[in-house]
Amino acid sequence: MHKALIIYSSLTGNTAQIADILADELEDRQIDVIILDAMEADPVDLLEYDIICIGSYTFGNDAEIPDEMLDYYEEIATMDLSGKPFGVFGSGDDYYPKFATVVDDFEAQLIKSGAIKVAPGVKTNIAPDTEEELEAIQTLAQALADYFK
Ligand SMILES: Cc1cc2nc3c(=O)[nH]c(=O)nc-3n(C[C@H](O)[C@H](O)[C@H](O)COP(=O)(O)O)c2cc1C
Repeated sequence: MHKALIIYSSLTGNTAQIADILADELEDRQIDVIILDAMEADPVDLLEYDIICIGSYTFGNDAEIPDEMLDYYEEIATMDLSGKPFGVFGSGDDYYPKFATVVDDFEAQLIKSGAIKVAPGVKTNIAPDTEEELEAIQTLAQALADYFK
């Protein structure tokens, strides 16, 4: 069985909900999933897994990387994660001009690490509750599972 690590940060629970749904969708596709709050994990943990998923909300004065994600943001780009498919996700609020842009920031860092983009990053407007948002999570899970077929 392939193993996925989902690391996420969430202040008010919305990104955590995406992480939980993604974990269920991956498990439905016979992937072993470990899901950790960013503060319980360390960037080097990513090396131990076949599939890497990173989730973060977008916050601050200018859509900054949250403090608890800074180590991941900086270190991922210097790590060798080549050959590992990745998924990125996060909650934002489309009231803000930079909607959930931390998802794009992590995608760029993962690409620098050699990890492989298999599906678009998932951005939800607050909670993951529209049909489109839930489908995007399923599409990501399917692409991650298909990578090893
Ligand atoms: C002060 C403040 C700044 C925020 N800035 C942004 C932003 O720049 N872009 C965005 O998409 N959402 C922004 N948000 C909205 C949060 O990303 C949104 O509430 C999200 O659901 C939080 O995710 P979480 O529940 O996982 O913590 C901001 C919220 C607050 C309170």
